[in-house]
Amino acid sequence: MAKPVQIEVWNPNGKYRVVSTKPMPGTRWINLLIEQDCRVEICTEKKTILSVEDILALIGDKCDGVIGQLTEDWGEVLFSALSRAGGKAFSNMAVGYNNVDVNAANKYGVAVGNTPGVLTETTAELAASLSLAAARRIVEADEFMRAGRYDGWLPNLFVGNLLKGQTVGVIGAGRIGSAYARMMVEGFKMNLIYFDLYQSTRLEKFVTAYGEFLKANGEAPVTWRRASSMDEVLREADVISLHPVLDKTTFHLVNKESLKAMKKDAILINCSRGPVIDEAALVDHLRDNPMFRVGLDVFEDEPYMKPGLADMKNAIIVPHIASASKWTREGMATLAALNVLGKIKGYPVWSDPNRVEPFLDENVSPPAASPSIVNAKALGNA
Ligand SMILES: NC(=O)c1ccc[n+]([C@@H]2O[C@H](COP(=O)([O-])OP(=O)(O)OC[C@H]3O[C@@H](n4cnc5c(N)ncnc54)[C@H](O)[C@@H]3O)[C@@H](O)[C@H]2O)c1
Ligand SMILES: O=C(O)[C@H](O)CO
Repeated sequence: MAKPVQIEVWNPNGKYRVVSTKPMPGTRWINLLIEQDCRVEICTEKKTILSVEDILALIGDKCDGVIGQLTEDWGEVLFSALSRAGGKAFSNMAVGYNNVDVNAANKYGVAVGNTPGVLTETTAELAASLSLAAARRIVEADEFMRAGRYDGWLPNLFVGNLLKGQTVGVIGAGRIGSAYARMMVEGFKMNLIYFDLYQSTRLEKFVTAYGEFLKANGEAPVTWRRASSMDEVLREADVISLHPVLDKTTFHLVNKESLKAMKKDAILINCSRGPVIDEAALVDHLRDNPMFRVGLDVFEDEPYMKPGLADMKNAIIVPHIASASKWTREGMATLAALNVLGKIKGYPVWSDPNRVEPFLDENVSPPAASPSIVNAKALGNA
């Protein structure tokens, strides 16, 4: 028997019961649900990561849809329970959905939503921040100041890397990888090398046009190259940022061998998912190569870190905050709520999950559609 969990209820007499496993930023998402006759139940349990049992208790006997989080294990057990409770939809409040067994959702006819686009620039900005912080050793220098160890300017104090003219490598040049690449190329005049399964024509055109602009102004042009293998990027880039999805093909994409292939003083950034890097191998590499630096937003066994990582001066570590700007987090909540609402109301799925802006304008009603349903095709409603 599932144990009860603490909840906050909005619009108790609403016809459709929608559960959110966490309080989410803003109130627009709640209002949009209430306006369409939903009773909204928000789990207010203090513990950060809810277990499958906690979520079963939240789903209960009647539930039309759930908004959940990337920390939760959405598989056979939860989708069968949601389907038994009459549920039609689940949405992650995240673009990544490696915590969701989409096949299980398909089996029970439950739509799975995610929140692309609204977090692209925010996440890329954090990757750029980590790149700069690593290149200029900002965290080490900050700790040094706070420890009262600064006793005057020195020629060799916290010497780092100049980014201008160096090569930025992007693995996974999708929405976020491309946005990050543009920031580093335009902001710091870095050359680009990227690896992706698909060609990123828009990104290539952008770098070409910017290179021409620089040339016309008498500056050295920036360049781009699409690598034919990930190894090419690892060997050639000075700063490498990881932005692929996490799946079987990207698990431990960066491991002992790939770390060895990188320059001794390279910078590695990960704002994708922790298991894309073999974190234990990374700790060894950081220990053996003090000039190598890393900026990590995500970890292999979140919320834990592999032993030794926290002691590494050449690692900058932040707690999975890449999408944490107010506008983005409120937008993610809105998209997740509208994914669920759209399925409940029988709306169609939005035609292009890369263009979700119409759902985010607070001054107009959102389109009558689910912004992004990843298994729409499998469920026969693409
Ligand atoms: N740290 C955070 O808070 C945070 C925030 C947002 C997204 N993310 C992660 O970032 C990922 C990417 O998000 P996005 O919106 O850019 O997705 P996207 O689908 O636009 O981009 C992912 C890219 O990875 C590429 N790819 C897939 N397999 C690959 C492989 N084996 N080698 C190289 N490239 C490969 C795809 O072709 C695609 O271009 C998400 O899936 C999520 O896990 C993390
Ligand atoms: O996948 C995602 O969206 C992130 O990890 C959280 O923003």
